[in-house]
Amino acid sequence: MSAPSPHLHTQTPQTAGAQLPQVTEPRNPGMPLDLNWVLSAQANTSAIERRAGSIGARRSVKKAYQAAWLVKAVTCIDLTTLSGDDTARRVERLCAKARQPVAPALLEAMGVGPVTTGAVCVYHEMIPAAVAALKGTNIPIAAVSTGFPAGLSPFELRLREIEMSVAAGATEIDIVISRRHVLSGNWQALYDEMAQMRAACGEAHVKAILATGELGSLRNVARASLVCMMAGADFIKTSTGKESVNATLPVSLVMIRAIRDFYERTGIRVGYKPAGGISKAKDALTYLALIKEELGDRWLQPDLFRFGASSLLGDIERQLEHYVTGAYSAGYRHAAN
Ligand SMILES: O=C[C@H](O)COP(=O)(O)O
Repeated sequence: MSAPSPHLHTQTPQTAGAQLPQVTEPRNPGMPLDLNWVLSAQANTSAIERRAGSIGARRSVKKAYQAAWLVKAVTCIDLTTLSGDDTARRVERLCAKARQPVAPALLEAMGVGPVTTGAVCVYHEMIPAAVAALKGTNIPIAAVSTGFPAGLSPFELRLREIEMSVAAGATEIDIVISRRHVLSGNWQALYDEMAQMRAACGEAHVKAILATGELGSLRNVARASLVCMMAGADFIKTSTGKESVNATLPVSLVMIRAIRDFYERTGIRVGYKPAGGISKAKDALTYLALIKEELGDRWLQPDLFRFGASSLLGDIERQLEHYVTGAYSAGYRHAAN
């Protein structure tokens, strides 16, 4: 077992949750497309894989520190259901979990006040159910619009879908980019598309889903990240959860470095959302360590970091219960999502 990382040993459960001051980053206003900058972005695959491989292996936090980071992770989850058979009832259950993601008795035992997830994330048609179920809370509703997950419906319809989702009550819109613009190196088309989608969002924050598993190379991921940020994305997000390869550490490293580069050159902080296939508490800790090391503590707040996940919360609850009680409860005692 590797030694606990001192870098993560800076929080107790009491400081990890809702007691942290709520901060909200100003929105990314965007900037003109800078093709020289975009084309200068490269990705050294072997160096990236080496660095990504070193994160999970070196980062192991235990006991109270681990519990603190897991509570932090909960506050950064976009609790998601994106299934063809979604119903209002399922969304109501999801929202009930978002309101109270960890059993009050566990939080009390850790000395932590109430926490919520970062947001809930649903399809457009499920927004009204989420609005009703989250009434009286500040939990944002994120909607996947723009012909999710392929993003191949007519462009005008995709823009209209955004407007309809915002009108229905979504305050965050997760858009999907046209992968073909990246695969053909048409950066102007990607920029224009992203800028128009951002404009259609109005006051709602926009997360740009790159669908990195379909972009062909890490260099394309780096360039697409920059173009979306130049066009005003508030967050960049790895995946829809529907590609055959979703969030990975190498892809995350590339996107995080693009965010850092963008911040160093413009002073604007863009958020990061790994999504798809993140279902284990251990993986959540690895992502948090990566963010802390590469971007720093400021990015470890829900306004700049989210997990897109449908089944991560269950495993985190299991680990927190183990921390408090010393035993794992049977799987049937935990919610399915
Ligand atoms: O954006 C969120 C993802 O669709 C969730 O993916 P997941 O179901 O693999 O956790």
